[in-house]
Amino acid sequence: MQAPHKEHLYKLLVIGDLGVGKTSIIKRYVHQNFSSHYRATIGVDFALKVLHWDPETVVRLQLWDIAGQERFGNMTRVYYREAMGAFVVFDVTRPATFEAVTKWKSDLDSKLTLPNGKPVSAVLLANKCDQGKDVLMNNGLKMDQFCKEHGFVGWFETSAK
Ligand SMILES: Nc1nc2c(ncn2[C@@H]2O[C@H](COP(=O)(O)OP(=O)(O)OP(=O)(O)O)[C@@H](O)[C@H]2O)c(=O)[nH]1
Repeated sequence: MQAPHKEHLYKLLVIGDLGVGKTSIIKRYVHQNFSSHYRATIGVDFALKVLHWDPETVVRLQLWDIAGQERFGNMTRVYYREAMGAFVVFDVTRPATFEAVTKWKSDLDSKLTLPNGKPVSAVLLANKCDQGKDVLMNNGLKMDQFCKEHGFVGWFETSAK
């Protein structure tokens, strides 16, 4: 097989409050597994997802799993540097984590802009949708409106389970 000609490396952030499932979403995406055991991330963790985009192109996604407790620290500026996009995660079973979404988004926008001066693309993830608490999710239109108002490119219901 011929070696790919093009390689792209993108740094993506995964942020959101404590225990919303950031590490679990990454684990599911990169390693296809899930653990119900909770171990808080300290600082930041990394994972790499390699996508064979087409026969000539390899895309490497460097996923930065930032600890929920970092919103109260000063390190996020350092972690955010040179990211191309972000996932902001909340837990559908805990409304307070949804309220924190706007705080994470403004932390992101105040500390990071793309070289062209625009904010980085951010996607909102409504995680733990397997828990059946779809109070927010029954309201797709409201979520669309929320994304528009707060500058998210879109939102998805997710489950890492
Ligand atoms: N039912 C269910 N549980 C989940 C899901 N995602 C994560 N969990 C559980 O929620 C807990 C927290 O998950 P983590 O992935 O560690 O959360 P985190 O956002 O990385 O937490 P911090 O590192 O503290 O910021 C763990 O017990 C997970 O097993 C999900 O989609 N469904």
